[in-house]
Amino acid sequence: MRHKIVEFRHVSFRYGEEHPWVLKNCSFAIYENEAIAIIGHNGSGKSTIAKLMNGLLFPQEGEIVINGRSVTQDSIWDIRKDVGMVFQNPDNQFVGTTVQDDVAFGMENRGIERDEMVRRIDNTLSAVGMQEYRLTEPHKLSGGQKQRVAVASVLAIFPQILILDEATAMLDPRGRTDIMKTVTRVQDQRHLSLITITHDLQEVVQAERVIVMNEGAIWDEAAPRDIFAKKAELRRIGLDIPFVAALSEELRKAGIPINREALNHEELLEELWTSHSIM
Ligand SMILES: Nc1ncnc2c1ncn2[C@@H]1O[C@H](COP(=O)(O)OP(=O)(O)OP(=O)(O)O)[C@@H](O)[C@H]1O
Repeated sequence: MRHKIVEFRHVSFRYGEEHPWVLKNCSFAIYENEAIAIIGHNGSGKSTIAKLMNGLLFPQEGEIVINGRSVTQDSIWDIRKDVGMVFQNPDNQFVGTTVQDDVAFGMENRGIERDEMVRRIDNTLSAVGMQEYRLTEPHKLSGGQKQRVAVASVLAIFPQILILDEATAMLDPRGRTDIMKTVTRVQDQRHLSLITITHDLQEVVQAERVIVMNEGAIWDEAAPRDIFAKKAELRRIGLDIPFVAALSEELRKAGIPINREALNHEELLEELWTSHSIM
């Protein structure tokens, strides 16, 4: 049984009494080393969940427990050692004049001693393939490189949980794939829990489990294959489905038997070969 690293217990949240409830009685758990995707229509509460996880916001009702600790005003500095977040716009995340200053910044804030900082800068910049840009000014980097540095800055804190909130949204397809490969590798090496908030369906199908938000409530949580089997319902709550899943649906309608829900081209081809040999 895996260790529970994040737990939302009956959490409700709104941005002030004059505002509507954004989250309504949400309960879910995320486990050690698990890769989770959180999806949902615009405004369904995904980013709010991320901000509640590291004490940028606090719920009016319910409790959030991170690595065994309740998130409160008193615990946020410890919580933030465990939870690293990377946001959509890399330009808003830079504070240093060079890449290495930037990675150092979060560690300085947490009182990590100098020799250890140097080791971690080396280690995390290599992990994201940005070692040779150590002395570069961040504004001279491409969008994808900036996001790698943002990931390195967060990893230098040695978090147990890494949250990517639309972190690849401004990148081209190659940039997205590169960042996700890097992050997945580091996740394996360090046994991190990875929480990806995304509209990118390629990223969603790579998760172990998907949490689907709808109007501030958990609509469903299951493996990507089971989630994307519910095509009509997903469309009804304003969500898209992966191209391969939509194609499988059309093929089925045309009378071609496709039994297993395919999540990528290889799986669909396999299904087609199987059904071809049956026919
Ligand atoms: N600072 C704020 N003050 C008031 N309302 C807010 C604030 N931030 C977000 N909201 C509202 O809370 C709701 C949930 O927003 P949130 O950003 O969590 O949604 P989301 O699912 O991440 O959306 P998106 O996919 O568009 O990023 C929205 O209706 C939004 O307008």
